Amino acid sequence: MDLLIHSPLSRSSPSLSPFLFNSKNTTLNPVFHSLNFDSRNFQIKLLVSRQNHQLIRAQVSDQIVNDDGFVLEDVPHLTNFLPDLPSYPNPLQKSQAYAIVKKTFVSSEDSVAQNIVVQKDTPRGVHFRRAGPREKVYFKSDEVRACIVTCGGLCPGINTVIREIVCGLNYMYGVDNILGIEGGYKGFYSRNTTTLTPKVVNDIHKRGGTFLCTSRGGHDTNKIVDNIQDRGINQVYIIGGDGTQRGAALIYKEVEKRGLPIAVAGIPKTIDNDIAVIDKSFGFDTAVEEAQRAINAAHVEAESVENGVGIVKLMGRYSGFIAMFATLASRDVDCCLIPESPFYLEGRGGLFDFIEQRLKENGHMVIVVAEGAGQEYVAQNMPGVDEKDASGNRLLLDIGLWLTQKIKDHFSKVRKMTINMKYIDPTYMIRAIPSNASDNIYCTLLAQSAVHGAMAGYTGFTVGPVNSRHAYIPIARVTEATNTVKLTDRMWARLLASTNQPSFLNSSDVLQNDITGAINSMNSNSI
Ligand SMILES: Nc1ncnc2c1ncn2[C@@H]1O[C@H](COP(=O)(O)OP(=O)(O)OP(=O)(O)O)[C@@H](O)[C@H]1O
Ligand SMILES: O=P(O)(O)OC[C@H]1O[C@](O)(CO)[C@@H](O)[C@@H]1O
Ligand SMILES: [Mg+2]
Repeated sequence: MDLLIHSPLSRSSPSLSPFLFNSKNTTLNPVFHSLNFDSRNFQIKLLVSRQNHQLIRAQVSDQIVNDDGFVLEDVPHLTNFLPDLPSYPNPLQKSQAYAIVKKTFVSSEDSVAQNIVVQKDTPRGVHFRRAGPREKVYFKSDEVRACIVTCGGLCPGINTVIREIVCGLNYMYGVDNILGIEGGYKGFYSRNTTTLTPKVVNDIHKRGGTFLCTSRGGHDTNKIVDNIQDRGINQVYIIGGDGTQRGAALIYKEVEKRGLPIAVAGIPKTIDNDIAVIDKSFGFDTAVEEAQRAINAAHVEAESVENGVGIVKLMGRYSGFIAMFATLASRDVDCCLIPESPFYLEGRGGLFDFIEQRLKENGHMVIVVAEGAGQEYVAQNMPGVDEKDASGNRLLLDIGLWLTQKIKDHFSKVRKMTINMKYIDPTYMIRAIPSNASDNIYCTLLAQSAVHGAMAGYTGFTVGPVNSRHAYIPIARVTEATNTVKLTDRMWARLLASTNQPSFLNSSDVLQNDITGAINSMNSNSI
């Protein structure tokens, strides 16, 4: 086999081109081989026909594996499919802001470790390319035509990210041609664009929501890329959750297929903190802080009456992070229910028992329930209801109202006890607010990292902090698994220890969760 391989050290972006010999055959057998090159070990995927054992395709993966078990999960670069793309000195060299910075540019050797708790003899493990400005850029500033789009649900801080992309492009790289795509993915082909300048976005970080509006559904890859091409856009910044990032990966793939010099950068956004690999998502801290107001209110109401039971429903479709962290922060919560942890109502060790016990001890109690918790119970009362939103996400049944009613019925009808129920549903209030100070700083770093990455010619990447260091992460790594609360991790144990609530689990449940959790957590960090 005659492979032409670029040295990873020969340019600032060491990711390697896929070598396509024949991609028509569909019955392929992937075989992995290793190749030593420049004292590094690359993985080569050989795709061989099952019928005649002929080599169909050989592909050098974006993983670089060293002898000491160092793995670099690299992101694509425009030169992977446009090897002759010219590069230019980074204008930051002359920037006042970076004039006295010791090391203005991130070295192509810098990487961020996914796991930082290691044992002496274990392999060095998975790393991601460190985010930041590179010595060379692959765009001339006056030739950049960038666009920004926001998709999916709201989240505190979206406007800060928009603002900082615009200001970062303009102040750091002298780019003044930036378009806002309105109304999410479908806005590419159904709405007019808006011109974004530092002046236009100056104040938007003080507002909640998204200055560009958002939507679900409507991702049509071809129509979107046609539109990007027609408008002469060459940098696409896509802010959104897991669904949005999947859409971004498709856009990047289509751009690559058409051989276009367009950088596609994803900025992960999710109030649920359900995106894998990154430490946590922006706006999450703000949402947890806002949730305290609802929990406080529930607590004040519940403790001011006889047998007061306060229930607060918080967001979290499949991941109970908001509920878990809001509970840990508050100290007023007696019980936290999340989608990852099954619970039951009746019998010994059940929720009803626990409520009665806390009412006897304290005269009141507060429950925080994540919206995705106990869906299977609510579904039993509402058979046949299975609605989806425009993006295909299952619409959740209302666990808050269901739980409120069940508790009321149990105490009035079965226990003949009078309880005072106070149900608070602040669902949208915690995500419709502007981001707090620390999220604003986080958003600024995300935006600037995305800008540096796109200017440096990286594409098909998501940016985010991994163990507090910002990194460029292949999009597939953040979409292939959902970040969920691991019941077997210490954080959930900390919560149980803090509330002293029942775990509602027996050992076989824990084992099952361990297996599922282990699969899910292969790519996710726990906070
Ligand atoms: N698998 C997919 N492929 C292409 N596009 C997708 C995919 N999943 C979702 N999208 C598109 O991404 C956009 C946002 O998706 P979605 O509504 O699921 O929100 P999200 O990005 O996951 O954010 P969040 O869940 O935090 O609200 C929608 O326009 C949707 O059409
Ligand atoms: O904005 P919508 O479409 O009502 O969706 C609400 C959902 O979005 C999320 O906030 C995720 O963005 C979930 O927590 C919630 O279930
Ligand atoms: Mg989502």
